[in-house]
Amino acid sequence: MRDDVHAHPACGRRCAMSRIVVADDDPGIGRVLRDRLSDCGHEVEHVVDGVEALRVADGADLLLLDLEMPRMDGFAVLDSLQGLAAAPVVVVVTAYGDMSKAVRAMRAGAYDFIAKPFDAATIQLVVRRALETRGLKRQVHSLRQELGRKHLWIRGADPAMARVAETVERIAPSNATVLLLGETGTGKEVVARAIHLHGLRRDQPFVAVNCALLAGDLLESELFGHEKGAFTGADRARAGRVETARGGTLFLDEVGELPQGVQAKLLRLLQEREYERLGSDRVQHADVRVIAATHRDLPAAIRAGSFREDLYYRLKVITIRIPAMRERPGDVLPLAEWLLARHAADSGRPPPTLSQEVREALAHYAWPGNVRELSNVMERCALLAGDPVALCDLPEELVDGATYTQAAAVTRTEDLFLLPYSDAVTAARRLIVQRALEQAGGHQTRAAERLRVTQPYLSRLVKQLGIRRDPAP
Ligand SMILES: Nc1ncnc2c1ncn2[C@@H]1O[C@H](COP(=O)(O)OP(=O)(O)OP(=O)(O)O)[C@@H](O)[C@H]1O
Repeated sequence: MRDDVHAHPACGRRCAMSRIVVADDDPGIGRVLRDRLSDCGHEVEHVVDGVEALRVADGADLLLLDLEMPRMDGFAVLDSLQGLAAAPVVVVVTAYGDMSKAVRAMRAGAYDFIAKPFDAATIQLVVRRALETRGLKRQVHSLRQELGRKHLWIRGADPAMARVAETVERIAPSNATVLLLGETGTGKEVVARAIHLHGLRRDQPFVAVNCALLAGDLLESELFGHEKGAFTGADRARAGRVETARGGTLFLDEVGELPQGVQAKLLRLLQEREYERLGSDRVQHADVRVIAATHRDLPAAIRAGSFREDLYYRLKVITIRIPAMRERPGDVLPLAEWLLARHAADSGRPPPTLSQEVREALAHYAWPGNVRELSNVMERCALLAGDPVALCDLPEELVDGATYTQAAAVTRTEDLFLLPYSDAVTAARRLIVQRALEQAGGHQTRAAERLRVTQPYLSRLVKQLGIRRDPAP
C-alpha cells in the first residue's frame, strides 16, 4: 500500500492509494470495477484471464478475482498465489447464489467474496476491509522483521558457539522442552528466539516471562491468568501468558527464581499440559513449547531445597549451555563489528571502523557482562566515537586492562612509518609521553609541564596509552 493518503472523492474518507488488480473476462464488469476503484484514488489494472492475473498480482495489494476465466480459472490462481512472496489479499467475484464456490475459494485462501450483480456500496465496503487487513498484515510482517533484526542471533566464529548453533538447528523443529544455561548477558533469550524462529511454531507468538520480576500470586496470575475477584485488585478476568502464547513458545527467563507454589503448577503444565486460571476450577489445555533459562546452578538449588528435582528433570529434556564471552574469544571481534554496525544504523550513522588498538583492547578484556556489555560498549561507540574508534572512546575498565602490543613495540620513530595510520598515531603519542616521563625521571607533574599539558590530562594519557607507571624517585 502506498504511503500517499488522499481524500476519497466520493465519500470524503481519507485513504491510502493501493494497487488493485481486477481479473474478470467480462469486459463490462471489469470496466465498472476499474472505474469505481480508480475514482477512489487507487491504481487499478484490468486483466481478462488467470495467467495474466498471476503475472501482475505479485506485489499488488488486492486482487478481485473472477472464478470462471479462460486459460486458468480462479481456483488455480489462488493455488499459485500461495507460492508468491508478496501475494495480494484476494476477494473473489462469484455468480449470485453460488455460495459453495465462494466457500471453497475462501478455504483456498481468499479473504472475502462479492456476489454478482453487486452494488457500489458493497464493493467499497469489501475493498476497504480487505485493504485494511492487508495493511495490518504488512505492519505485523514489518514488526516481526524489526523484532527479528533486533534479536538476530549471530553465530560467531568460535567453535564453542558453532556447537550451540548446530544444536539449535537440530532441536528447533521438535516440540521438546529446552533448558538454557549460561551467565547473565550471554544471549539466552536470543537463543530462545532463534529456536522459536527455526521451529514449527514460528508463525505463532513468542511470549517471554521473567520469573524473577513478580512474586507469588502476581507471577501465578501473569502465567496462568485469573478470574474476576480471584484476589484483591482482580477487577476483571485476564488471560495469562500461557494462553497468549497458545500455539507458540513460552520463554521462562530466570526459571531458577520460581516460587515453590508456581513450580508445582509449572510441573503439571509440562506433565499434563493442563492448568487453571487463578480463581477458577475449569481445566485449560496448554498448547505451548516451553523454553526455560537460568544463570543459577539448579542442582545446587535442588540440594538447598529451593528448586524441585522433578521439575528440573522435566525442564532439561534438552539442555544447552551458552558459553560466557571469555570462553569464546573468537566471537568478540565479529560480534563487536556486527553490534557496532547495528547500533550505528539505529542512530542513522555510517558505522565507524575499529582501530587496531581498540581491537586489541576488546580482544583482551574479560567481558564479565558478556554480550550485553559488549553491545553497550558498541552502542556508546556508535553514538559518541570518532572514526576510527580510538582507545579514548572506550570505557576506562577496558583501557586499564588492555595491552597495546603493536604501539608498545615501537621504540624508534622510523618504525612509526611501518604501521597503519591510526596505530602510528597511538604509537607516536605513546613515544612522546614515555620520553617526557623518562626525561622527568617518572615525575608526572614535571613531564606535564614539559609537554605543556595539565597533570590530570597527562595522567589520563598514561592510562589510555597503557604506559607502565614507574614510581617517581
Ligand atoms: N549471539 C548474539 N548475537 C547478537 N546479539 C546478541 C547475541 N547474544 C546476545 N546478544 C545481545 O546481548 C544482549 C543480552 O542478550 P540476552 O538478553 O539474550 O542475554 P541473557 O543471557 O538472556 O541475559 P539475562 O540472563 O540477563 O536475561 C541483548 O542485547 C542481545 O541482543
